[in-house]
Amino acid sequence: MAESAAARVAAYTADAVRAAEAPLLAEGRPLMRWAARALADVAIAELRVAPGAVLVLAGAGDNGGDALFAAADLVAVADRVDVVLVRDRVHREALDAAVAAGARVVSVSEASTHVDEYALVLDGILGIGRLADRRLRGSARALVERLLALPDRPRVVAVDVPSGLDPDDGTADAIVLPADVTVTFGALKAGLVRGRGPGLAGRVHLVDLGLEPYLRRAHPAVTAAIEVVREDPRTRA
Ligand SMILES: NC(=O)C1=CN([C@@H]2O[C@H](COP(=O)(O)OP(=O)(O)OC[C@H]3O[C@@H](n4cnc5c(N)ncnc54)[C@H](O)[C@@H]3O)[C@@H](O)[C@H]2O)[C@@H](O)CC1
Ligand SMILES: [K+]
Repeated sequence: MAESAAARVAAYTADAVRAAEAPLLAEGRPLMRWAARALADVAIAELRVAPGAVLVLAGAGDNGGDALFAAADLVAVADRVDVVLVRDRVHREALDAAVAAGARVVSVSEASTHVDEYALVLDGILGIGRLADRRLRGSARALVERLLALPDRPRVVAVDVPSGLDPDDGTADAIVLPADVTVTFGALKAGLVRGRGPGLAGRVHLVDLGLEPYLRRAHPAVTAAIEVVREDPRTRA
């Protein structure tokens, strides 16, 4: 269920969101499953507008995990779902779920060659993971450069934040894939409403994971008057 709200929305730092997630994860709340379900719903809505093949860019951490779990749900509605592992590590359980559902793991070079064949890209390279340097590197950078160079790009759904955007201050270097839609989990990230965030995020969907009551009590927020569509995956079975 999603209703749009143009009121002022509170945005938080990555550290605040991580602090808010921790107790719920400790209680065993299925945050990643909820996140991936909402992400898949938004991606499916995009596919209905622009049907075709999906390219999933999966990073080494849980951001890639979200994208891969969501990819499993896209197999039924996409012409095909290709997964590129941009790093040597991957969220194992999520990759297994995507492959079991019929997604195909392709090499970076294969994806790079066929990059103009995709209707939709899921940008799950990098999320709010704590990193000194968020600039995309290696295969991730090469693939994003190829996508940026396309005369008409596929639709892009960013997982949590556009990869390479700093989730706190909204700084980013040139090699970041602008998103048509950003599906952000738990709370609006400050970096989405600062610096280059607004220009890179596209439409923002906020996935309610039950973090906000805690965040409101415990963490300072910046407020932003942006349109946010709220998703609540927790209400479904
Ligand atoms: N922890 C939770 O409860 C939840 C986490 N979620 C997801 O978890 C994400 C955070 O996951 P992580 O903390 O694993 O971190 P990320 O998945 O944001 O990425 C960190 C990983 O990227 C790799 N990396 C480092 N530098 C890189 C570079 N320059 N280019 C590309 N990759 C690089 C590192 O190996 C590191 O493991 C969130 O953005 C969100 O998508 C959501 O599922 C909501 C619930
Ligand atoms: K991302």
